[in-house]
Amino acid sequence: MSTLTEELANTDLLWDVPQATLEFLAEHSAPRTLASGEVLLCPELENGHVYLLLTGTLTVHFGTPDSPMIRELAQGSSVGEVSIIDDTRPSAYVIAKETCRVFPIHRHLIHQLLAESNPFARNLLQMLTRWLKSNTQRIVSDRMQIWELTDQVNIDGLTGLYNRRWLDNAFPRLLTQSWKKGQALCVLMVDVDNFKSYNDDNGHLGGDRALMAMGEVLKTTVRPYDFAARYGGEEFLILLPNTSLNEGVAVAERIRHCSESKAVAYANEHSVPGITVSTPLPNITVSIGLALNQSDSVSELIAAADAQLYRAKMDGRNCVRY
Ligand SMILES: Nc1nc2c(ncn2[C@@H]2O[C@H](COP(=O)(O)OP(=O)(O)OP(=O)(O)O)[C@@H](O)[C@H]2O)c(=O)[nH]1
Repeated sequence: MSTLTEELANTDLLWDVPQATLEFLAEHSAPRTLASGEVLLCPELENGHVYLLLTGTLTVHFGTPDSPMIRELAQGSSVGEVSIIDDTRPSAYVIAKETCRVFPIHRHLIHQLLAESNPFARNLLQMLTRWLKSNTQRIVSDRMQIWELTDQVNIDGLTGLYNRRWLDNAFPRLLTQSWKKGQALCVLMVDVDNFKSYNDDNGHLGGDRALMAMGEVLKTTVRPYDFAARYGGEEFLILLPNTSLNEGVAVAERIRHCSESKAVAYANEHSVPGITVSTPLPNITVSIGLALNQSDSVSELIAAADAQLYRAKMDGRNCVRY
C-alpha cells in the first residue's frame, strides 16, 4: 500500500472504501500543499472539489475571512462536500491555519463514487448528519444565549423585576392593545414610604435589601398575566391588563399589606463559626396610586396614577388612592 492510499484510507470520507477505489483516486488526483493563511474555499468563487485534509488544520469563518473562526477542521476531515452536492458556492471561508496538505476530489469523481461505492455514500451521509447536528446544537445554544441576554437587558439587577427599559417598550404596546380591544388597563404606582430616612437609618445596603424584599413581594402578589417593573429608585409600576378598578384596588391592597408584613433580611452575618445569622431590618410600607386607562396615552395614564400616589402620600402614607 502506498503512503498516499494509506493517508486516503484514514480520512472520514474514504474510511472502509475498497483499496481499488483508493488507488483509482490516487491515480486521478494529487495532494496540494497550502501555505499558512491560504484561502482554500470562499463564497466568491465556484468550488469544483471536495478536499480531504491529509495533514494540518483548517479554520472556517462566516462573513469575512478575518471574522472569528466558527469551526476548526482536523486531519482526516473534509470540506467542500455541501457546495458540491447542492451545486452552490461555498457558504464560508476555509483557511489553512498552518501548512496543510489537502487531496482534491473532483465533482465528477464524487458523483461517480456516490453511484458506485456504498461505503463512500454511507461515510458522506454520516458526515453530513454530524455537520447538521453540530449546526443545530450551535443554533440552539446561540438562541439560549440570546434569550439570556434579552432577559439581562430587560431585568433590573437588584429586584429581579422588569426594568425601565422593558417598561418603555412594553407599556405603549400593552396600552394600545387594551385600547383597541376596549379593555381596561389598570396601573398601580407603588412608592416606598420615607425611604430616604430608611436609607439614613439602615445604610444604603439596608435600603437595597428593602428594595429586594419589595421585588419579592411584587413578584408573588401579582397574577401571572400582570407585569411588575421597577420604574426608578424606590418606585414601581404594576400593569394589570383587562382589570377593573375594583380588581385593581384589591391587588393594590394585597401589595400594600404584604409589603408592611414582609421581613427585610439584612446581609448574612457569621456570629458563631458554622452558623449563619440574618439580622432583620425594619419593615417598610408603601403608598399606591391607581389609575385606569382613559386613552392610549402612556404619559396621561402615568400622570393620573402619579396624582393618586401624591394623594396617598398626603393622606399619611401606607394607603391606596384611586
Ligand atoms: N438603597 C437605595 N436607595 C435608593 C435607590 N434608589 C433610590 N434610592 C433612595 O431613595 C430615596 C427616595 O427618597 P425621596 O424621593 O425623598 O422619598 P421618600 O424619602 O421615600 O419620601 P416619600 O416618598 O415622600 O415617602 C433617596 O434617598 C434615594 O437615594 C436604590 O437603588 N437603593
